[in-house]
Amino acid sequence: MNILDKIVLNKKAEVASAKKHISIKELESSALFSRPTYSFKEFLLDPARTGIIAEFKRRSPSKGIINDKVGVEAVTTAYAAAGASALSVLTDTDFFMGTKTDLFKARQANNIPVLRKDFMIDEFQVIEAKSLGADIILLIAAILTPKEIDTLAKLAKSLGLNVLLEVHNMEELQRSINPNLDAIGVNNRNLADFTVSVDTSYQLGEHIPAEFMKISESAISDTETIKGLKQAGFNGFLIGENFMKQVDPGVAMQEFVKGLK
Ligand SMILES: O=P(O)(O)OC[C@@H](O)[C@@H](O)c1c[nH]c2ccccc12
Repeated sequence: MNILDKIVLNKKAEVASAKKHISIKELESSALFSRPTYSFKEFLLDPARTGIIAEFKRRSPSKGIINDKVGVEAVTTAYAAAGASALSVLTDTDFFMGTKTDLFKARQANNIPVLRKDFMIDEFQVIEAKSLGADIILLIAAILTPKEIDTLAKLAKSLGLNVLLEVHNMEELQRSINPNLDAIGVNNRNLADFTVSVDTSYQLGEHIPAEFMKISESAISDTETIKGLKQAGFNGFLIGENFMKQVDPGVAMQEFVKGLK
């Protein structure tokens, strides 16, 4: 069984257990549930920002611990101050050492869009994402049928959430395109075997219809890569490890951004 299958199996059990502890009614009555959300597209296209979606990630299955010494408020506020167009916060605990509280804290501390980075397989998680303060949810084509994508994306849109679809190959892109998506992200990392190549973005990017924001995800570690991707029409750049592996990820992003000008 590959890692993605393991994560999904684990996630099913996690969601089943979460549902026993809190009802959808309770989630819907939380203070954050009824708030207006930030527009992902607006922040990506804002010329005063960088297009970078800066990620708070303590650990990953491919790298092990990346940084478990830094706090989510300090890092995400520094990312926002450095010009992030959005923040990405891992909420998976078992494989990424993230927590739902991390997302809630990032929301409270910032006024730019926040992405709930998790493996969404159930409508419960979408409602929970809104109640925790997310503005954007991630739907991963590799683990969802087109029907599931449609159901989850429609629910997200009905709650005012933005939807980012992640694809890794042409087949996933073609079968998963859906009018309820806001952005399509090409993951340069193959989640099944962890190999990375930014070429994946160039190959798939030209097949993403113009109505969607185009995002390149993973393995971005220099500003030249971003400049090239911008030329190819990409609007957003999801960066985690390159910042998180530094003692001060916020300062690392600040330094990185200087190279974009
Ligand atoms: O740390 P990187 O290589 O900059 O990658 C960030 C982000 O793209 C990556 O964490 C990611 C992309 N898709 C995911 C899905 C689930 C968890 C994590 C991810």
